[in-house]
Amino acid sequence: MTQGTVFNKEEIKIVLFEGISQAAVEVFGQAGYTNVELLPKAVDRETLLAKLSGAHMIGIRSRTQLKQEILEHEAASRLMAVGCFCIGTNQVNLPVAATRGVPVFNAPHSNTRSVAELVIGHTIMMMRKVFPNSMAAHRKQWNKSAAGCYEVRGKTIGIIGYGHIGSQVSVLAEAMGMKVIYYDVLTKLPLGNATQVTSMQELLKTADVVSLHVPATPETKEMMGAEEIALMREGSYLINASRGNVVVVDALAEAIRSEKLLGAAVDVFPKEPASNTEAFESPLVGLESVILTPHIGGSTQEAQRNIGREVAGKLINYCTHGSTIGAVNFPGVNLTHSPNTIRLLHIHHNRPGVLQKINDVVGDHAINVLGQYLRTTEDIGFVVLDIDAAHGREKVSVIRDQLSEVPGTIRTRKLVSDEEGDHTILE
Ligand SMILES: NC(=O)C1=CN([C@@H]2O[C@H](COP(=O)(O)OP(=O)(O)OC[C@H]3O[C@@H](n4cnc5c(N)ncnc54)[C@H](O)[C@@H]3O)[C@@H](O)[C@H]2O)C=CC1
Ligand SMILES: O=C(O)CCC(=O)C(=O)O
Repeated sequence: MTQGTVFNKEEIKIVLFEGISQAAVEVFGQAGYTNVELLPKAVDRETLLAKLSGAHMIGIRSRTQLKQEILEHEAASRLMAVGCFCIGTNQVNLPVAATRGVPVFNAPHSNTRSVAELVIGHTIMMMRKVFPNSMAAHRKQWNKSAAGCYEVRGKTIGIIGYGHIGSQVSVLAEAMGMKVIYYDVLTKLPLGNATQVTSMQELLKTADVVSLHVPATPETKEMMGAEEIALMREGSYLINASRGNVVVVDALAEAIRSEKLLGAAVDVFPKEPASNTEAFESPLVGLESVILTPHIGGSTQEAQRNIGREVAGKLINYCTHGSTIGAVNFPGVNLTHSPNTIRLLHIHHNRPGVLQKINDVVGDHAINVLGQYLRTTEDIGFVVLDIDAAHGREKVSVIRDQLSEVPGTIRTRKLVSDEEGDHTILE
């Protein structure tokens, strides 16, 4: 019998890594989730496993790698949901998380303006050689010169990936008088006077500044290599604030050394230090026309506060109501509070016959089903059953046990909602 253990909200263990905003803790607290540990930075594997042990939900940013080995480790057996307090979710093995019944949530919008602003800052700083001149001034050298310095006005910025960030860069760049062209695998609505071009090659040959805003996917891996850089205009500039492995860094370093490119600004790297105490190594180190920033595109107070609120809210909705809206690896079911209901969640491998078996189990009991929801992805099925607590209370545990035995079941959860509040029962 898998009766499960009752956890009240204050017993749900939540661990937040990597200096996630205090705003998240406040949002959890307001919803009754007070068992929250906030760690200031990313941790090594052993500490990660120790902290995972017994945790129901965790929050990470881009440094913590949740690989298959970690997700399948005994220490992660209670893990119910993961919050990526950022946009990118490539640090998590999403299919493995899904087949463990663990939805992964992120914040797709909250730091996009911060990234776009940094890119605009990078563009001007790079084209005016601000950093080399500033560093020289710090060494008491006075380099007053216009050589190799340009206005951005009238120049063409080529944006690769016209999504939430790329399109905001577009608006800001145009406001400074830049011409905007963009390339995207999808047809995207041009904002202002921006123009979509039909190939990346065309963009590379035309733009004075190329800015990358694509997600990390197999298709975007090393999409800017020596060949692509060779297509760029002589004396142009490259900005990468997307993901480190989108650019072949050795090829970029070579293009800077040969002065094919006048400058570059890079915020993300194929190998980033796991903490602020680890040394940063890159072939770009020492090339003074390259602006190097330590993956701070989204690191503003505003972005972190908004992300904290957004992702904490999604984790709360999942834990309290079973709602998977906003999960990046899970079927999306939008659920809210349903008074005097016992809610059963059934997460299963998406294969023919599972729903039939679930309905057979339910049909064998005289209960009143108030609502039934089904959503699937290619691999995962998610069924939610709202059972009238007035008649079904005694039978639900038996039903849950029987549902747990349906072939293909990954995980079940029971959420009891009554006048005393919400309780969560985990496997
Ligand atoms: N530096 C930093 O701190 C941050 C970096 N990022 C990175 O920026 C990326 C983009 O973020 P958003 O704009 O919010 O994502 P988004 O999903 O809104 O936009 C990405 C765009 O890229 C396009 N795209 C995908 N594959 C492509 C390809 N092969 N060629 C051309 N276009 C392609 C998509 O169609 C989409 O329009 C994130 O995935 C993340 O990796 C995000 C936030 C902070
Ligand atoms: O702030 C972070 O840790 C990561 C920002 C980022 O790259 C993202 O949101 O995808």
